[in-house]
Amino acid sequence: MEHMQDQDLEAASAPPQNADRDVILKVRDVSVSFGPKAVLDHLSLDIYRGEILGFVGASGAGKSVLLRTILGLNRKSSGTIEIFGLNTDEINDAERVAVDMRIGVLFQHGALFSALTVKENVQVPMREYLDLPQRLMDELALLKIKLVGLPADAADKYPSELSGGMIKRAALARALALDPDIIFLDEPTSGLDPIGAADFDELVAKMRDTMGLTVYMVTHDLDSLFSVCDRIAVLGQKKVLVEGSLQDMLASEEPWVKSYFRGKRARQIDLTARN
Ligand SMILES: Nc1ncnc2c1ncn2[C@@H]1O[C@H](COP(=O)(O)OP(=O)(O)OP(=O)(O)O)[C@@H](O)[C@H]1O
Repeated sequence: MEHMQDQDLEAASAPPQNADRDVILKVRDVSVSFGPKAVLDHLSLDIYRGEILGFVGASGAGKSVLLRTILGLNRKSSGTIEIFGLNTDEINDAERVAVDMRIGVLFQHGALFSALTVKENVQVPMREYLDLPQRLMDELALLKIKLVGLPADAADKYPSELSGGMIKRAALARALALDPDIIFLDEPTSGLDPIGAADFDELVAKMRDTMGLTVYMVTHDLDSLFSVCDRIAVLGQKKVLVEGSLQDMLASEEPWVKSYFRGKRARQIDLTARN
């Protein structure tokens, strides 16, 4: 201590950034390989309660692999994943079920079961995890359908009868079926027109604000990153290269981050947002 300069003392007494925030998901030193091919190498990442984290990275960088690993669908060769304060390697089956019930997922593809109506799709997690009378499940499903901004008559429609934007909303309704604390969205706005995408982003932001929902959003969508993400993490070279606010991304000199966030398309979006 004696050797510390004034600025060292200041740094030592200042709380680390985000120290007072509740970490809902803690990924530490996670490595994943497929055969000889390493996809993630000692990757670490925190997600705080009530934030929308945008997760970006080049195509093939491993964003979906990380998501699947967090969800326990891929095997990791090292590292730990803590969710809601529980180490996923140490929990028993009952705890795993309890954790799964607090997580909602919207996968990039295969969003809905095509042979089921929207209402039946939303009820899939309820049937899997709860034992409720049909009437109550119908009421709950209709509430979720309304929550995501779908008209009540969408409930009895099949996915093939819906637009792309409505399918995403219906899939979101299913992800929210059990009132999760955190939802994982894998490229939720891909395939939507810009207005549909902006509406979807607005809906997600509203859920963060009204329900305190935590959102982990894998995305390539610069509009989403500029408009609704509270924090951004960039995957590259098998780990999180940079993480922070949009301002941090815009200030980063890391070459991929720089070309992504300060490239021609990003500049146009930034200008539009400022105007
Ligand atoms: N089950 C698997 N077996 C072997 N290799 C896999 C498997 N799953 C993913 N990979 C490889 O891991 C790498 C990362 O894939 P991933 O789908 O996570 O990329 P991504 O960042 O999500 O890309 P995109 O933005 O295009 O969706 C790719 O090279 C992919 O081929």
